[in-house]
Amino acid sequence: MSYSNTTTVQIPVVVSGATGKMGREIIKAIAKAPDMNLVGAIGRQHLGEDIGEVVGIGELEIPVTNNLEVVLAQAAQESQLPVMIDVTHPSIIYDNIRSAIAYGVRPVVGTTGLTEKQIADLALFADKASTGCIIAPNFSVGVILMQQAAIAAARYYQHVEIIELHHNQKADAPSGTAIKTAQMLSELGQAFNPASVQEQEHLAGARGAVCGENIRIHSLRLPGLVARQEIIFGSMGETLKIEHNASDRTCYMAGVLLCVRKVLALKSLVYGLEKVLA
Ligand SMILES: NC(=O)C1=CN([C@@H]2O[C@H](COP(=O)(O)OP(=O)(O)OC[C@H]3O[C@@H](n4cnc5c(N)ncnc54)[C@H](OP(=O)(O)O)[C@@H]3O)[C@@H](O)[C@H]2O)C=CC1
Ligand SMILES: O=C(O)C1=N[C@H](C(=O)O)C[C@H](O)C1
Repeated sequence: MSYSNTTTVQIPVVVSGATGKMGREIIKAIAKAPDMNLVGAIGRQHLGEDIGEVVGIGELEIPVTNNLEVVLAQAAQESQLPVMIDVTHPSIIYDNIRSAIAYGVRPVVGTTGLTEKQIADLALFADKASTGCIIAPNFSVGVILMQQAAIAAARYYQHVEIIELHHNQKADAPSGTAIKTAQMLSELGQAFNPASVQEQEHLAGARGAVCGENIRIHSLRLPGLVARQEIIFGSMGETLKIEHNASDRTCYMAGVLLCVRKVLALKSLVYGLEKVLA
């Protein structure tokens, strides 16, 4: 068992995607958290180098490795329940989550791009293993407040569209946050965007992608952006725009740490930070 100076029991944490943009911030946040102990850093760059040196905070005595299975097996030997935070890529996230659960390591997943079917499969897998897992398409509390404001506004509007704007290194479109927002609105059981005219799309994609209850999502990718989302409602003579703007990835860290603490008490998969915000 590992103890900090104040003898707080520490949660062993593995970070997968540790050398990426989110991973680097998460390593810094874990290093500062008194109740967490970094036990593994998975990446493809800087193999063998100390992850603390890589992210510029000094030695942490954890070398970067690309062997997730070995790190999960080691984490499973810790006397406290271990957690894997994953911020990697849509192409590997499904397998990473299954591997973590198989080793009894609790996944906290920021990686977006999982399909509804994959999430449903993973929920079954977590249930069978009685293992907590959190998939949070967005770790920012501000984003959850934006979604809740949209749910409140939807009661008064039939028409809504979503615009999401991200940096041009993003692999998936639309963003996980935009999909989750459209799903949350769709769960209200309301019919959105009744057609008012027979529409013709002269260029494919001009009207965006349709998600859930006929809600359109438009995705922009530009250098200079971090992450922004606008939910725009319209009715006779007015529009209402609810917007969240992430200017720095530190905005996600409070949510990441909260999920690490909350996942330990769960026995199944939850999808969305809002489900664990007390
Ligand atoms: N939930 C949330 O609040 C947030 C979620 N995200 C999501 O987190 C994920 C990561 O975002 P970001 O940090 O910006 O992305 P980056 O590309 O900066 O980092 C991704 C990391 O995963 C690694 N990786 C990518 N593909 C593979 C692969 N096939 N096998 C092994 N490792 C791989 C990368 O390695 P390498 O450097 O070698 O490519 C890198 O270390 C995305 O899905 C993004 O949407 C992002 C921000 C907030
Ligand atoms: O790739 C990103 O950067 C982000 N991805 C998440 C998403 O797809 O919603 C969260 C946030 O928007 C940043």
